[in-house]
Amino acid sequence: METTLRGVGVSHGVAVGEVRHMGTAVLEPPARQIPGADAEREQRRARQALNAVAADLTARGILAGGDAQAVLEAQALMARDPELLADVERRIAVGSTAERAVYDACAAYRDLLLGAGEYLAGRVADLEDVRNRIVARLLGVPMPGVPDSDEPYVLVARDLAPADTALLDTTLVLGIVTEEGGPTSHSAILARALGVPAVVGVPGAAELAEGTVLAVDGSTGEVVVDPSEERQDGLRALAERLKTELAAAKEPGRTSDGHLVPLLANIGSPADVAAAVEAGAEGVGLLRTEFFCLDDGEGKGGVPSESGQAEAYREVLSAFPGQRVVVRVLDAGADKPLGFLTAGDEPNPALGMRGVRTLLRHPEVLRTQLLALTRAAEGLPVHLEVMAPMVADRADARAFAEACRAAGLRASVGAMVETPSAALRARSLLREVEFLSVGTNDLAQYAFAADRQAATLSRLQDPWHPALLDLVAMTAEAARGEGRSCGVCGEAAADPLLACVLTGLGVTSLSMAPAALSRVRAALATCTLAQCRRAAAAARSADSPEEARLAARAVLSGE
Ligand SMILES: C=C(OP(=O)(O)O)C(=O)O
Ligand SMILES: [Mg+2]
Repeated sequence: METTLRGVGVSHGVAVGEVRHMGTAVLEPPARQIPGADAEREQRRARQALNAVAADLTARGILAGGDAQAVLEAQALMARDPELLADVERRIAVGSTAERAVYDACAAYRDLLLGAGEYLAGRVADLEDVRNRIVARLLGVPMPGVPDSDEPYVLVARDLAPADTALLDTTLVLGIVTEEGGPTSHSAILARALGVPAVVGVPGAAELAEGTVLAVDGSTGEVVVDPSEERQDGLRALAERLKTELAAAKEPGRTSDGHLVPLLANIGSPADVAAAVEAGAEGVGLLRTEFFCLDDGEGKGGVPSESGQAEAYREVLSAFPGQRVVVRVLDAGADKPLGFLTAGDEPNPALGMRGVRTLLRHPEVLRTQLLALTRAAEGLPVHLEVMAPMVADRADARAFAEACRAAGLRASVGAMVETPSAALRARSLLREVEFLSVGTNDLAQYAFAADRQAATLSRLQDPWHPALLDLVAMTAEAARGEGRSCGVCGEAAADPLLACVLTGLGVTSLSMAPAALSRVRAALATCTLAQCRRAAAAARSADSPEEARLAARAVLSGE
């Protein structure tokens, strides 16, 4: 008999398939004493394992590209952490085996993260995955991870480690269901990037028996256990139809009555350009540049030279002739720590030195990046736009615009709206910069005082929350009043229904993971601008994200 589990739909589409669980065995090596004479050999083994796992994570990141790369590189940095190695060596020196020392040192590291509060606690799952990999390597057993299957399946896990999600074979993984995780968790972002239907935060998912048939709806968040034959056939047919329709559509984003809403891509490196072009992106709405400053392979990391950056930017810029490419300067800090810029001892990194605040403290880093961008765009017929993350007020916007002028940047200069203060005073930011782009991931985090890394707060990270819609509306209205553009480049833009609502709020472009473009394009094409506006008004008059969704859906489906 059918039963229905409910979670948060984070990556659209439907899938029907059998459960295969992620291999997450926690390997606890026995605690046994080794003779002192073996200590040096064990320390060497431990060092080699830590380095090998770090190198493997970096390599997976390079293969995966984009958002996945930043996440995997952060994990590689954990494996390379000199404090962790020192602790492992200390434990071996007093008689531990290498594997037990790693196990215990990671437990201490974990306690440290948990004790440091929610932000770092969000990284515990990543640390546990790193530990499992190192211990598996030392014990000579297979790495934990994706199940071995020749048949397509629905992947079920407590939570997914980025290292596994990044390289999932999308011809085999029909859908993803996790027991933990919220809408902005790593699993969610990566599932969206892969275009695999996914539902996170499903209580009881980890207990589902292997081989159980599930019907996963990544739009509604419903997971039907043991669906009837009739439902299975209907959903399979729908999945096939959606796939064909979506693959065919490449036109510019517009409502059914012709109101243009350029659909742009969020990318994290030149490696993502092909997917963006393939999906019919009308340009890039967010190039996250943290990628260029990741580890240099020797555990140091740092800003590459002006010419190194210029080369990478040029690769992206030359792929979009005649179109817009919006580059965000480094957003170091909080969820994107960069070792050479981010202090490790901030009590609350999300409210600390991050984004433009960091760059204004390190003007040489900002200047190098701006010079590289100007050099990269030279002679190319591209519309380069450069924006700053985490702008809080007019003074931030002015300081950034001044830095751009001083570097001779030839591009439009903009600000991201990621803090409530920026949304409230959007008009005053536009006295200093030429365009705005709303980062709904951070705007939700700061509007609801809800850490985007904390899975337990997913209710307050929902971009459908009417309070967030109010802030977006306020920003879009200010931009319209000043005759400026106001895009959205947070995850909210990737939700087809919400994309229509954002359009109704007055947002002028939408930027998202390339895999989301076709669905958003198809959704926009089914409604008029007037319907989008009515849906936006209905959503804003609701009192909860759920009500806002239902209200907008009712307007857009003509109920
Ligand atoms: C687009 C955003 O930036 P990031 O997710 O990179 O912080 C955002 O905050 O919405
Ligand atoms: Mg942000």
